Amino acid sequence: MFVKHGMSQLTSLSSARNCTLSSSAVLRRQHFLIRSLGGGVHSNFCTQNRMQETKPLEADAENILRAITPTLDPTRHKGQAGKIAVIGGCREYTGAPYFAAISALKIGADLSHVFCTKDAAPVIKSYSPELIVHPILEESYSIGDGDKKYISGKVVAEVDKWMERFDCLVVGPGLGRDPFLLDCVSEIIKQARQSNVPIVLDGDGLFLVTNSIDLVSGYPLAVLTPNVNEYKRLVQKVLNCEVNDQDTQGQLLSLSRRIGGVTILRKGKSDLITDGEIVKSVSIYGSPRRCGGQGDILSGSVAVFLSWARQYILAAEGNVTLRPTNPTVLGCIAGSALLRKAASLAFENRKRSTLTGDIIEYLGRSLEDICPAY
Ligand SMILES: NC(=O)C1=CN([C@@H]2O[C@H](COP(=O)(O)OP(=O)(O)OC[C@H]3O[C@@H](n4cnc5c(N)ncnc54)[C@H](OP(=O)(O)O)[C@@H]3O)[C@@H](O)[C@H]2O)[C@@H](O)CC1
Ligand SMILES: Nc1ncnc2c1ncn2[C@@H]1O[C@H](COP(=O)(O)OP(=O)(O)OP(=O)(O)O)[C@@H](O)[C@H]1O
Ligand SMILES: [Mg+2]
Repeated sequence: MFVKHGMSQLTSLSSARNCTLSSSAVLRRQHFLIRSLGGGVHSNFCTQNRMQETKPLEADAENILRAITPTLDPTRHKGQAGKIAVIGGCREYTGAPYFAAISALKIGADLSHVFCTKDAAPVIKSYSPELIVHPILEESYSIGDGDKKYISGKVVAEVDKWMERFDCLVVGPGLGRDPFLLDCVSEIIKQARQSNVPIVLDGDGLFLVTNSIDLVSGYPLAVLTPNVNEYKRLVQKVLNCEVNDQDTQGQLLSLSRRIGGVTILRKGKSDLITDGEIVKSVSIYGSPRRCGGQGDILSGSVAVFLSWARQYILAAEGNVTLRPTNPTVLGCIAGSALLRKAASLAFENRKRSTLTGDIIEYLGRSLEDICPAY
C-alpha cells in the first residue's frame, strides 16, 4: 500500500501516527520508507507537500456494480432488496429528502422511508405515493421550552421502533440546522450505531457531525459525503487547517483516520473515496450542469449499494474476490459511478435545461446498461 500511494501518502501516514498507529514496529518501518524516498517526518497533518502528487487509482466501478447488484430472483420477498430511511426534510427543504429517497427506489430498493418535520411531510408525500413519510421531527419554533425533553424522547422512540428494519440511514438531505431538531437527530445517530445500521451523512447531517465528530468517530459503517463547502468545514474542524490541494490524497486519508477510519466520499470533478486505508477515484464523465440535488441522488444511491455490498459479502462467506473489500467503499464507488452515468445521459438529452429530476429518470437505464435485469 505504501508504494502504491507514493510519497504524499507516506508523509501523511507518518503525520497520522499519534492517533492511528500504535505499533512502534510499524512506525519504524514507515520512517525507514520515508527516509528511503528522501522525505522528512512531519508532526502536522497540514504540512504542505511539494512533491508531485500521484493520481489515485480509478475504481473498477462497472465490475463492482455488476458484482454487488442482486439478481431479480423470484424467491426473494419484499424488503430483501433493501429498506432505506432518509432523515431529512424541513420547512425550507422538501426536494432534497425526496431526491434521496426516490433515487433509492429507482435503483432497486424495495422500501424507502422519509422521517421529516410535520410541515414538510404533506409536501413530500404529494411528490410521490411510493415513499413512506413519517411526520415526526420538530423544530424549535413549534414547541415550548418546557416540552422539549418530552418531545425529543417521543421523536427518538418513534424512529427507534423502525431502526432494526432499516438496511441503511441517510441523515441530512434537507434537514436544516434547527438546534433542537439536530439534538434529536444526534440521538437517532447514536441509536443507529447501537443497532449497527450503516449511516450515510450528507448536507446538514454533515453540519451536525462536523460540530460533534464523536457521533461518527470510529464507526466503520459511517459514510460522509461532503461537497466542496462541507469538506472545507470538516478539514478545518477535524484537522485544524485549510484544504491542501497539493496533497489531496494524503489529507483525505488523514481526515478519515482522524475520524477513526470512517469512509469519506469527497465530491468534485472526480469523486475521491477513502476508508483511511486506500483512496479510489471515480472520474467517469458525468454532466457539466451543477444543478442542486445531485448530491442528494448520490446519498440515496450510496445507501442502496452499501446495503447490497454488505449482502454480497455476507453471501460470499469469506470468499470475496472483489476489491476493495470494504462494503462502505464499494457502496460509494457504485453510487458515484451510477449517478455520473445517469447525469451524462440526462445531459445528452436535456443539455442546459438538465435538472435533478431528469437525472433520476436515467438511474434505471444506467444500471440496466451495466447490469441487465435479465
Ligand atoms: N431542492 C432542495 O430541497 C435541495 C436542498 N438542499 C439542501 O440544502 C441544505 C444546504 O445544502 P447546501 O448544499 O446548499 O450546503 P452548503 O454547500 O454547505 O452551503 C452553501 C452555502 O449556504 C450556507 N448555508 C447552508 N445552509 C444554511 C443554513 N441553514 N443557515 C445559514 N447558512 C446556510 C452555507 O454557509 P456555511 O455553512 O458555509 O456557513 C454556504 O455558504 C442541505 O440540507 C441540502 O440537503 C440541497 O441538497 C440542494 C437541493
Ligand atoms: N466539477 C464537477 N465535474 C463533474 N462532476 C461533478 C463536479 N462536481 C460535482 N460533481 C458530481 O456531482 C455529484 C454531486 O456533487 P455536488 O458537489 O454537486 O454535491 P452537493 O453540493 O452536495 O449537491 P446537492 O445540491 O445535492 O446538495 C458528485 O457525486 C459528483 O459526481
Ligand atoms: Mg449536498
